[in-house]
Amino acid sequence: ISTATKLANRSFSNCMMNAAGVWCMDEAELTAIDDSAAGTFVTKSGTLVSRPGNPEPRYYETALGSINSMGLPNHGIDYYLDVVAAFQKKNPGKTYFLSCTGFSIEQDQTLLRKIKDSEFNGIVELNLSCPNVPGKPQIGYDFETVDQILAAVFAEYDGPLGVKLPPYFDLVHFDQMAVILNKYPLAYINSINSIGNGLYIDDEKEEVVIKPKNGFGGIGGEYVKPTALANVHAFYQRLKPEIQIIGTGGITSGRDVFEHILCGASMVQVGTELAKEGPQVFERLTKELQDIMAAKGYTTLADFRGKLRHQD
Ligand SMILES: O=C(O)c1[nH]c(=O)[nH]c(=O)c1Cl
Repeated sequence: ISTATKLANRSFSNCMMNAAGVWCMDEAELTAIDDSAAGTFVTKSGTLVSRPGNPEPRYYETALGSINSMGLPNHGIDYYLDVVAAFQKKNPGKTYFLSCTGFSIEQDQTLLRKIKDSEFNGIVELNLSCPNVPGKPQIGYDFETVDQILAAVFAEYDGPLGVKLPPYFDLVHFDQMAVILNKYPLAYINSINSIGNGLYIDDEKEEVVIKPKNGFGGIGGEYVKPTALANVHAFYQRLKPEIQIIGTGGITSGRDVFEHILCGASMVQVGTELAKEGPQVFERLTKELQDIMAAKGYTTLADFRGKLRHQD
């Protein structure tokens, strides 16, 4: 029974990996994912210059998930290019993901020029969905800007590249986004990022639990699985087959991985559950998925990918 997969014509020994932002801030955290049962890793979204991020506390774990307003803290794209180059030397033939995000189209183009001129030979994940930079809107909800960014990006970069999208909640938005995405040679789309600007309250203290933005932050974990599955399946139904899908959101068990793949995902990313459990979570999820596949008589992900039945 194999949980291996392919994405952008690269092979991965396992279909699971970390979600950008979780356990991927520095070389030590990336080493832990690289040495785990995960098929690969993605770096924290790198910006042109390093950022301290928002004031703490900016991450809070709840029984059902998490809330965060990190504010894009990262060591800068040059740091991640250097670190990933070292992993590429250590494990030639392994494909890594590099996440990045700019604060303007020009910055996105500069980022991709840097990446093109570097030794990086993996897959780029352009983050269009950070909900936590005060004063900055969610790019992914501005369809016109997404179209302009993708046009600029693909004029600049010809390596494998995908985009991290925010959750959408309206079928017409899926239609409109799919029309835009289908215009470009995207390797994949990654749905979903956290559900932006939720609010979690400590009833004892009658207070919010994170400091930035009066306590508003991106929601992850069990809260978001139905939305994540809907976004994966909606885009699976609408995108041209060349654009694959990475499913992210609400994965706490092998069953959740199974459901994301049934909805059409080729790979899955784990965020909140990885933050709670640590990199050994990938061993547990892999075993649980294999048990489900065995019980159903499946031997590969292709046996059930995208085969979610609709009621006639
Ligand atoms: O606050 C963050 O750093 C952050 N937090 C998220 O939940 N998603 C993102 O894409 C980012 Cl960039």
